[in-house]
Amino acid sequence: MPEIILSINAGSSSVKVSVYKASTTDPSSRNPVLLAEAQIEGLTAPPATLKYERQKQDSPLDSPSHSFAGKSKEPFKIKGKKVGDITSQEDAFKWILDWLKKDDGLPELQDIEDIRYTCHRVVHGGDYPRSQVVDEDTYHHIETLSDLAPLHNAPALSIIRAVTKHLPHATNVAYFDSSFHATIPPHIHTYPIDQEIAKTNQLRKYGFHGISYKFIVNAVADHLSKPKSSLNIIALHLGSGASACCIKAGQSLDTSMGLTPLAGLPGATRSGSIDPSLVFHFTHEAGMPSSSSSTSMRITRAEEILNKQSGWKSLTGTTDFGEISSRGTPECELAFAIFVDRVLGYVASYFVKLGGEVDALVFSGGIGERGFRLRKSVVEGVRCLGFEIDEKRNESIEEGVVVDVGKEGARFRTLVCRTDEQLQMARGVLEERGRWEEAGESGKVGGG
Ligand SMILES: Nc1ncnc2c1ncn2[C@@H]1O[C@H](COP(=O)(O)OP(=O)(O)O)[C@@H](O)[C@H]1O
Ligand SMILES: CC(=O)OP(=O)(O)O
Ligand SMILES: [Mg+2]
Repeated sequence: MPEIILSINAGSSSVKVSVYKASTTDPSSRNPVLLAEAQIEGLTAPPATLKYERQKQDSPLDSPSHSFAGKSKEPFKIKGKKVGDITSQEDAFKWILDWLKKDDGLPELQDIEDIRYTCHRVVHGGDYPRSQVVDEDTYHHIETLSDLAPLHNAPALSIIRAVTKHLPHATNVAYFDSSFHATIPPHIHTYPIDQEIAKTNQLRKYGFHGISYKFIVNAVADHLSKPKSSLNIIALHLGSGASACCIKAGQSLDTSMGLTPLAGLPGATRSGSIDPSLVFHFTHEAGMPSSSSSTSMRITRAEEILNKQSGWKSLTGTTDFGEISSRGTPECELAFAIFVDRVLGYVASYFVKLGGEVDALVFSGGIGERGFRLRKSVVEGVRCLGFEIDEKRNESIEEGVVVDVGKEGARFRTLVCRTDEQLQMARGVLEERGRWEEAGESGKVGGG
């Protein structure tokens, strides 16, 4: 029986699920075989839509083709299919699970008991330095961190609960966005506030998008044929949530997000960094509980406004940065210019932190990978540092995981990395499963 891994990435505006099987020809291989990828995007800009891609099957199927989605042995692609009124990550996951089970072209999923592992991207993992098999304790610990990642942790937990209900045989493993940043030194992760209170309440910079940054480090090191241990890059993960990361010798030295994913760059509905006193001038109710607080997640009006009612949405009415880049209205041009300005601030700061020894500036995430106008503006903004864009390469980027978009002969390279958080997690499963199996960890939760 094939061992199936479902890799689930609950972002703030999307849910991406990749289906893998462990290699049957080489059981020791750490590279899982991709079977299909499903993504529901636009959760914050309805109607949500499906993108689905099934790979060509590598072995003939026994049953005759009766797939609802094309001939079963053939690869299959669909994009932009409206999926109705889906606005939560949990509903998006359930919809995708149902879709996958119904796809006759995916015989590996006909028997859901073959789904051996489900890995989950959990944004805030507090002090967890590595992935965890989710049992009752881990589940509740992640829940206590929900207030610190109000757009993410609770949705990820709702998916873990759904897996426990619908796929009771699977082992749930949590991969944390924050773990990659465990290497940030104290003078960078410490906030200049009362240290006793900071320690008691664990108030420090954690940083996020770490699963993506780990993938980027591996992929860029491969692309540049450099060992990870000597790789210095400035990486930008620009999606609905956006962050920058200063990576020295393959490790996180600094990142723009902080105690929560609100700090740093603006995002689809997030303000990014602002003067902390601003919110008390915005509303007198800043400290009151928000109406979206629940027993498992308590947030204030201030957090609600800055996380969910700010960013591109508040400036332009849309959260789609593709539209913002092309619409041409004064509001969209202002939003675009704000983003470029804030990104430039981090690139310049990290360039200095790396002492100018930079292997590449790397763009990734939905906007970083698809937003050619943004890449052009950012790279032109740091031309004085030695980065130059190749307009042709930038406008129609080549196939591949890592692609050069910088001008030949420029002092520093500019790359686009098609990041893949799901693949990073699935590789982790193949690397670590021996350890869990030895420890007899079951990954079953009652669901809180
Ligand atoms: N052609 C495009 N140009 C610029 N931005 C785009 C384009 N297409 C999509 N995007 C942006 O990418 C974002 C999604 O990025 P992604 O990293 O997938 O988000 P998430 O944070 O949900 O994981 C969308 O919100 C949209 O703003
Ligand atoms: C941490 C974060 O903001 O993630 P995303 O961009 O997927 O919402
Ligand atoms: Mg994301």
